[in-house]
This record gives sequence, C-alpha cells and structure tokens, in this order.
Amino acid sequence: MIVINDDIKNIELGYETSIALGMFDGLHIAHQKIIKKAVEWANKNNTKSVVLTFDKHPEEILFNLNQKIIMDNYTKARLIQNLGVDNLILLKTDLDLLNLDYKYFIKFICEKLKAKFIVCGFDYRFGKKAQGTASKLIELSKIYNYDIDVIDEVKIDNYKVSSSIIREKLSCGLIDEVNNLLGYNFCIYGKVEGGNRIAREFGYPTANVYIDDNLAIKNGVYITTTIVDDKEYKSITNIGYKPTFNHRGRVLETHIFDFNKDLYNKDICVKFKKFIRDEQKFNSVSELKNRIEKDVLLAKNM
Ligand SMILES: Cc1cc2nc3c(=O)[nH]c(=O)nc-3n(C[C@H](O)[C@H](O)[C@H](O)COP(=O)(O)O)c2cc1C
Ligand SMILES: Nc1ncnc2c1ncn2[C@@H]1O[C@H](COP(=O)(O)OP(=O)(O)O)[C@@H](O)[C@H]1O
Repeated sequence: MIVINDDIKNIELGYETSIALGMFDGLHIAHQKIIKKAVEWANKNNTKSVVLTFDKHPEEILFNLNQKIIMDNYTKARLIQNLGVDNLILLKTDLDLLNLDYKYFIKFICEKLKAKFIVCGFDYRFGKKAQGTASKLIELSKIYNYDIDVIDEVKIDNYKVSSSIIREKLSCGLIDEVNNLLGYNFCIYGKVEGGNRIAREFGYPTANVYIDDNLAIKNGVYITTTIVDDKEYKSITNIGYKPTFNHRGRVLETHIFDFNKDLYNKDICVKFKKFIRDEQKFNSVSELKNRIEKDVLLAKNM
C-alpha cells in the first residue's frame, strides 16, 4: 500500500480510482463496509482503491480541542492495508483544508485523484462549514461522471455503530463491547523501543511501545495477545505513565508469556481482550512485582 501524507495542493494520482471517504477512526464495522466496497469496485473495474482521510481529527483543528481518538495513524494504516487497499491518502489537516469549498474538494477528487467510484457513509461531511454531504456527492456525480454508493447506518444490538460511542467505551475499559462494535479485537500497532531495563530484573520483561496521550483507551492492565513476526502469543499489557517510577510519557508495555527473544525495533501488534485493573503507584518495586505476579496468574487462568 502506498501512503501519501501531504498538503492537498501537492497530491495527484496518475490512474483512475475507486475512493472511500471518511475519518475512519477505529475502522469499525461500518467503516470496513465502506472501504470493502471501494476495494471491490476497484478489483471489478481494474482501477486502484484509495482511502481518502485526514491526518488529524478536524474537530481538533476547528475547535482547538484535545480530541480523543481510537487509534493513531500508524495503526489505522496497518488495518487499512489489511483490507487490501492500494493507496492511503492522509490529507494534511489544517484550517486551510477545512475551509475549502466543498465543490473544490469534489473537483480535487475527480480531477486530481481521477475518481470513477466514490463511497462514503450516510453522514459524511466535508468542506467549509461541513456543507459537503452525501446528497451533494450524488448530485455532482452526473457532472463529473462517477458512480456513487452511500452506506446506511449500521446497528448492532440496537446500538448505532459510531466512533464516538466506541471512544466512550474504550475510555471506560469496556473492551468486550468495543470489540463487538469494531468487529475485530481492538489493537495497537507499534515499534518496540528500549526502556529502563528494570522489568527483566524482576522477571517480567516488557516490550515498550510509546503511544499518544490522546488515545481514548483507559490506562491500566489488560489481558492481551501480541503478534510478533506473524505469530500470536498470549500476553499481559500495561498502558500508562508507570507512576511507581515517575516515568515521563505514555507507554504500552507488553509481557509475552512463554517467550524469550529480543524485540527491540520490531513491529508488534497488541490485541486487547479484557481490562483487569487501573494502573497504580506502588511504594516499592517489590510491591509492584507482587501485584504483577497476581495479574499474570489471573491472565493465565482466564
Ligand atoms: C502486568 C503489568 C502491570 C503493571 N502495572 C503497573 C502499575 O500498576 N503501576 C506502575 O507504575 N507500573 C506498572 N507496570 C509497569 C512497570 O512499572 C514496568 O514494566 C517497569 O517499570 C519496567 O519498565 P521498563 O520496561 O522500562 O524496564 C506494569 C507492568 C506490567 C507488565
Ligand atoms: N517475554 C517477553 N516479553 C516481552 N519482552 C521480552 C520478553 N522476553 C524478552 N523480551 C525482550 O526484553 C525487552 C524488555 O525487557 P525490559 O527489561 O523490560 O527492558 P526495557 O526496559 O528496555 O523494555 C523487550 O523489549 C524484548 O526485547
């Protein structure tokens, strides 16, 4: 998959495309439905599939909010790649982009990205003051000569599947419900970096991945599995700031069961199954070690 992260003015593709439009935070089942349509159309019509999205949440820029997100762009890109997409375009998101007239945005999609098929969700909005809508895309399809599909609201157990509901549930540690709405196990992809090398001394080495402060996931300890080199292992994972050590920066730390290999610089994927407890400040390393022992026992027996 080719990933383009640039200013809209600099982007142009040299072939006809089938385009999925959306923010796609979480890649939940409705998002997957939209993207799969674009991939199917591209395969049938011998064009390339494109996911066109923003590199930052528009609300963060428009309202200067510290907008919580389900996943970072790295994880999003890996999941989109797994759906068989040819190109991921992450538009550089600033006020200039968000203030573009919606007609300019459609012109860009048709002329620079050479869209022959466009698919989006029923509530997709774009352009200045969110004036661009699915019905405007339908209207303009005759002028620009592209096919269009608009995906209806998807519901599970009477819940509307939406990124904001998933964010809310993630921030409460409700992983079962999150996984149900996503249609897969919530996961974080990242590269393993070095830490303080304390954990191996007390018997629980942890692969460290530094993560965004604005990821919605609740800090704490989770039962997980970790994928290393395409193999999936059982694991236990802490997310947070390691208050026992006055650590700076938010980190995901995963201890993989029955595993003993160097993981530095490796790309891993941690899949979340269940929240066990909040992260705590312990008075000593031995208290922390005792608690981790209990967590591990619990995780192994589940
Ligand atoms: C299962 C598990 C639970 C953890 N719980 C906490 C916790 O409650 N509080 C805390 O400060 N650190 C917690 N940690 C993180 C440890 O502090 C961390 O692994 C240790 O400081 C070693 O860091 P290092 O990888 O930089 O050597 C936990 C780690 C694991 C694997
Ligand atoms: N079972 C395991 N789970 C996680 N990491 C492991 C495991 N076995 C070996 N390792 C290696 O040990 C490193 C973690 O050890 P640790 O003492 O916590 O060091 P650091 O502080 O640099 O993370 C991992 O990055 C990985 O390279």
